[in-house]
Amino acid sequence: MQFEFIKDMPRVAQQEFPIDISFLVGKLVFVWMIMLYFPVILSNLVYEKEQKLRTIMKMHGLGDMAYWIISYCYFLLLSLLYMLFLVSFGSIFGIKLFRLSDYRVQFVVYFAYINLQVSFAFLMATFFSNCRTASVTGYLFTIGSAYSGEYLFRPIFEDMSLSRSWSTLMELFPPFCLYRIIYEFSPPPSPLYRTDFSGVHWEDLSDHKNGMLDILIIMAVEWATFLLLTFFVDEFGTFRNGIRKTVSIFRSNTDQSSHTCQMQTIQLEEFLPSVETDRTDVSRERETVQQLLRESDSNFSVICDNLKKVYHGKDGNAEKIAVAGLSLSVQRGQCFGILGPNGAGKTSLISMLTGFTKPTSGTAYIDGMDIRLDMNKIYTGIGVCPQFDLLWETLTGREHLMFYGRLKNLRGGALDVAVEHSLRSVRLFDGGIADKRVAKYSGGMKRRLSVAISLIGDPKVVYMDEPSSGLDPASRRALWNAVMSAKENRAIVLTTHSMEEAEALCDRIGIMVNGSLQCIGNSKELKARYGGTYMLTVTAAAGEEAAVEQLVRSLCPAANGVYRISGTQKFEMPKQGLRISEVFQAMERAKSWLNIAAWGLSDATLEDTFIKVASGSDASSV
Ligand SMILES: Nc1ncnc2c1ncn2[C@@H]1O[C@H](COP(=O)(O)OP(=O)(O)OP(=O)(O)O)[C@@H](O)[C@H]1O
Repeated sequence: MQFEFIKDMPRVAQQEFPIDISFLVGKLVFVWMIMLYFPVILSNLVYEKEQKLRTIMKMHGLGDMAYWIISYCYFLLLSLLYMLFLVSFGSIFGIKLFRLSDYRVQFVVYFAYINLQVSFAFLMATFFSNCRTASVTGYLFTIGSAYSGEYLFRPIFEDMSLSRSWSTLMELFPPFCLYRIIYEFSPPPSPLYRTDFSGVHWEDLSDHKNGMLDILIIMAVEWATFLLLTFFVDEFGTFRNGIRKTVSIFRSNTDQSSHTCQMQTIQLEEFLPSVETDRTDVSRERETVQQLLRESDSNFSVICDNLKKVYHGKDGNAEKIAVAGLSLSVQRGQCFGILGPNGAGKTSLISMLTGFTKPTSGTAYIDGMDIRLDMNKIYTGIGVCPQFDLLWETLTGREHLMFYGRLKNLRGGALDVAVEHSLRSVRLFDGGIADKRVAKYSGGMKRRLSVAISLIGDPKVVYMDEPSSGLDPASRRALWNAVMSAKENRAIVLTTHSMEEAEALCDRIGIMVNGSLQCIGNSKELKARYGGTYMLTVTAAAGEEAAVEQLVRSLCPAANGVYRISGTQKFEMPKQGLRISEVFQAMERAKSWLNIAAWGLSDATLEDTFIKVASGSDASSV
């Protein structure tokens, strides 16, 4: 395409031409000023991704399309206000760049450019995962682009000997479009070249000499292309946003996916610990799940069917089976506690159930919906309190709850009531805490807010990953009360390291070790099944440990040592055949000659059961 092209120089001289700020500071500065909003949008988008805020929003029901539309409108509105501010102040202060051209033309051209800038930032954001890197890159890009406009692009499009196609090609780079706009709106480059230039007017838009029409077309085409590319990368890119995509491959090719699952199942069977078949309670749970899969029962909100997660080994490391074929069912109105040592696979299980990672094989049904196919629908009915607080530092606690409440379709008075109730239930209401920015919250306050977020809007299934970690005793009690009253009409799946919490909150408990359930039942059942013992704790002077052990074995030959820590020893003694009075007498007599500082006899606790189950299965899996 060959364009006739006008340079500044040939413009006809005017009578007077006072030196203008836009001439003094140059076009470069105006390009910077307008592009300044680009790194801001970019870093904001990447921040939401890096902090997994988008993930948590999605888990609370904010669909992809809604997220993109809201974010787009938000950044477009801010960019528009910023441009209005620039043009208004520029005009008031007499800057000819803003004053000479028709405001309607300026509106159309700047509006098109800021749309392009927002869509370009959206596309760029898909390639970054670190906010700081994105921000630095964004600013360097802004500065570099303006300089390139001045020293690379300008000489080319001012060179009459070069074909116009070269500059058109360069205008495909969005900052050069902006440079060209500023160039065309600006008075001539030097007051020495006095011209009759009076800005760009409505009728000039179709004049090929100023290239405005071409730029508008380029910007419109690029805007649509960038948005489409963003959608494509976001939808089909590999888990960039921390959210597994339930891509249509699952829908359209279910047979193939189930075939793949079967293949993986066969390979994984080799890894399943052999103790699995010995655990009658776990086997019974597996049968219940099979029964529920055959005859559905709406009372069961969560059904995990042989769920497996294998992390593939990287950098020469072996693959890791985090969850090894877990079958589990949780009824509505029930709180199910998952206990397990570090690395047992609790978080991996929750991550699969919340769509954060993809199961290697097997699946789970949440209120009848398959996590492989219907995650977007599932998100509308679940609440999540992740292991790490995913909050906006700049918003208040109340604003967080208002936002998530709206996502859960609460409106008006009902929303206000729910938010206040929620804040009170986690002790974040009094003293104006609710209206403080989250940046000023302590770790415990953030945790309580995360729990409140997971419960707002009446979700039918709630996942809580170590909800009370880092809380002081009073806050923990308040949180437990909130969870207790919340579980009435919903299923709660909770992971914890606190036995006290598991006993206080959970109707059923599963102990998980090495990715598989070792036992399942309520705390009384577990203590009775795996307990059936007394626990004897003795603290004696240093060096007397062997003598104490001998004494205990004389009282109960079947006694087992649980641990020995600097003079304190714990023994497990089968109840059968043991006479408590004899133990009392023997320990009192031994107090003086064995230097026993303290001793105690108690029923086995859940913690004892946990230690026994965890260490037993560790041993069996070695
Ligand atoms: N992304 C990953 N890549 C590779 N291995 C992983 C990954 N995430 C977890 N693992 C491994 O999977 C196992 C289970 O981890 P997971 O975080 O699910 O355990 P957990 O029971 O939640 O532990 P904790 O109580 O410490 O939170 C661990 O051995 C862990 O190292």
